[in-house]
Parts: sequence; C-alpha cells; structure tokens
Amino acid sequence: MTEELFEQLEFVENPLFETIIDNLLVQQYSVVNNFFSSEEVVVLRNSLLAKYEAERFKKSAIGSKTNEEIDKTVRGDFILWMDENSANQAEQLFFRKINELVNYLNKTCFLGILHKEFHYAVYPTGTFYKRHLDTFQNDDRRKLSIVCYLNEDNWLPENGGELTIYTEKEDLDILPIPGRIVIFESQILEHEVKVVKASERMSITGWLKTR
Ligand SMILES: O=C(O)CCC(=O)C(=O)O
Ligand SMILES: [Fe+2]
Repeated sequence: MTEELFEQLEFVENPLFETIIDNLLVQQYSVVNNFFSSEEVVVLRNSLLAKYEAERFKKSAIGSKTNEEIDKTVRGDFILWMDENSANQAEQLFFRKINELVNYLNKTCFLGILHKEFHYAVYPTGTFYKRHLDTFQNDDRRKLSIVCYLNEDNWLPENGGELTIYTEKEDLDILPIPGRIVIFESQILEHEVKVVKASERMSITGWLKTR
C-alpha cells in the first residue's frame, strides 16, 4: 500500500501539530522551535538569497496583493511572492511541510483552509513593520498567519528585529531564531516587527485562508 493511501485510511496523531492546535486554542498563537531543521533552513535561505541577489524582490506595500501602496513609515521590508506551481527544490520542501500542517488542521479542526499565500521577506538594517493586524490588508479571508525565520545561527538579541505580539496579557517579544516558526490568529492578534539593528532579517511569511 502506498503511504498516501495508508494516510487516507488511518488517522495518525501528530504530537507537534496537536501542540500547535492546543496553543492556538488557548492563547491564539504558537511558537515552534526547529520546525525546520538547520539543514532545511540553509536550503531555504540559499533559495531566498539567490532570488534576492538576482534583484527579484520588491519594496513591500500595504493593502492587498492587487491593491498596493508603498509606505516606508509603515514597513520597510522587501518581498517576493512564492509560487507553489513553479517551486524549486527548496520551496517544494517548504510547501510539503506546510501542506502537512494544513491538511492536519483541516482534518482535526475543520478550519476550512482552502488557499494559502506565502512570500519571502528581507528586512535590511534600519527597517521595521509597525504594529498592525494582518487582516487590515483588505483580506478578511486570512485566518492564520505563519512566519518562518531563516536567519543565520548567530542572530543576537542586540540585532533587534523581534516580532512583538500584543496579547491581552502581555507584549510578547519573539526573536527571529532560524528554524523557528510562529503561527497566530490573523484576525485577532496585533503585532509588529521591531527595528532591525544589525544584519539582514530573513523570513518566509504567509497566510492560510478560508473560502
Ligand atoms: O516577520 C515577522 O516576524 C512578521 C511579519 C508580518 O507581520 C507581516 O508580514 O505581516
Ligand atoms: Fe503581520
């Protein structure tokens, strides 16, 4: 029997995914270290850097994918949208893992995730993304936000660039440690990227969407 067929017949509980779901239910966010191994991070970072150096990134904008406006006082990162249909090997690896999570969420939580969109992001020194809600971007179909950090191993607290999530209880500062992913409720949690003080901050950010 192929693995795929087996999966369709028997539901296998995944402890990591169960932890993510628990976290989301209790606190509306989940921080997972080593979601991507250090080898996978290297592969993904090299893919990002190759495209960044080929100048395929553009200045980020606010608004929806089709209704964009550039405002450097809000955000200063450079982005490149990923296309799953023409994914290179690194991106195939990325989407395999993300799809595993999406399928699990749909099976266990009936989240009804039908679409997803992801982009690479580079925040050069001095850039930031002011406090916002991801659904301000004219997109109320965004259900879960996912950020995956691709920085070098030696990302130090003094480099800045923390993701700060504003919960009812606290302001949570999360360092963009390589391999770490952060998942949170797009429609509920405001967040920001603090000023990057040294180095270039590299990531993949995306949204799981309904309808
Ligand atoms: O890079 C991050 O930590 C968060 C990015 C973000 O908030 C966004 O792109 O909407
Ligand atoms: Fe955001």
